[in-house]
Amino acid sequence: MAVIDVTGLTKRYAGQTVLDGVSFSVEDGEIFGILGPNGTGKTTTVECVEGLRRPDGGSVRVLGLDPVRDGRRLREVIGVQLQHTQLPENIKVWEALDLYASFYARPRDWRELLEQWGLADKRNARFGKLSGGQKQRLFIALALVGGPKVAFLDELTTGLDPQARRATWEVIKQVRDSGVTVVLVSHFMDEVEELCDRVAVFDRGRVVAIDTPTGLIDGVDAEHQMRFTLMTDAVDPAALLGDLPGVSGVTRTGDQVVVTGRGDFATAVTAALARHQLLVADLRIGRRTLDDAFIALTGRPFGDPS
Ligand SMILES: Nc1ncnc2c1ncn2[C@@H]1O[C@H](COP(=O)(O)OP(=O)(O)OP(=O)(O)O)[C@@H](O)[C@H]1O
Repeated sequence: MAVIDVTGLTKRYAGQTVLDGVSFSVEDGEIFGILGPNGTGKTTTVECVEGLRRPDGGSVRVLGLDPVRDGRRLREVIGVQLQHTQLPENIKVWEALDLYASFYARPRDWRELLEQWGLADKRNARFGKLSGGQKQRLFIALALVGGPKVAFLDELTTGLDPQARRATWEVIKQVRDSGVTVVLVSHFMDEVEELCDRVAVFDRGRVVAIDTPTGLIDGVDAEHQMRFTLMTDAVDPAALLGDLPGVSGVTRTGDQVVVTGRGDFATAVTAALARHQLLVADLRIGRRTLDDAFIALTGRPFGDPS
């Protein structure tokens, strides 16, 4: 069942088109990623879905509600972690949760959330004294205190160190596993690849693809490389491997061989090596990533605004 349906969404700022016919739907219980470089309309889209901005055209439904017409009812069933959520430095953790809980008719017990998000011993700590990871966990707890069916998390791990990012990812998986649908706005490829069940890739105010991260990567016919150490000088790897299906180049430097190709060329290469009983070591196959998918979809690297 779709909990969010967006069809043909358009938005202009001062005559400039920022969203140009954006369509996607989010299924119940998934982590749905909204991925794109800066300025491609991700936040604007999510704010239209949350009822914080009025679209110029198209249709948005969240749990059957129209965010513009039914804003009040919508806010009871969604949880929003704003991009630049700021709390007063001096507010205590429990006070922030208590305050946010007061916005809802049927809030969750925030004491439970403190336990759940590992903040119980920080209950009386002031916001300004929390670490980056603790602040993010508090923001997630605040987004969940109303007991939402859908949580919107925007640029959640910006500025966190690798360990705190990983910890935050685990927390987001727990949110999904507790039955809350999660919409995750991100411009981090690794985050989206790790967390999202499906992803909408945004570029210049449009959705250029929607798929699972693996589906997006598998759809790319980009060249990639395999490297290995060849344990013999008796064969010429270019002669042996150069004509195999998908292989576009073979270079040898000393005992190091690099084979470049497309599709499933690596299987053909390893089969040929085995057939000729050639011993290789340190075999590495370059993994295609969402970066490759983005280049294939848009014709330019992620983050290149040109
Ligand atoms: N209130 C506004 N008035 C005018 N232009 C705006 C406004 N808000 C956003 N924009 C412009 O709309 C475009 C899309 O912005 P938006 O914040 O939706 O992109 P984004 O993909 O979320 O980017 P980021 O990752 O940097 O948050 C940008 O060019 C931005 O400058």
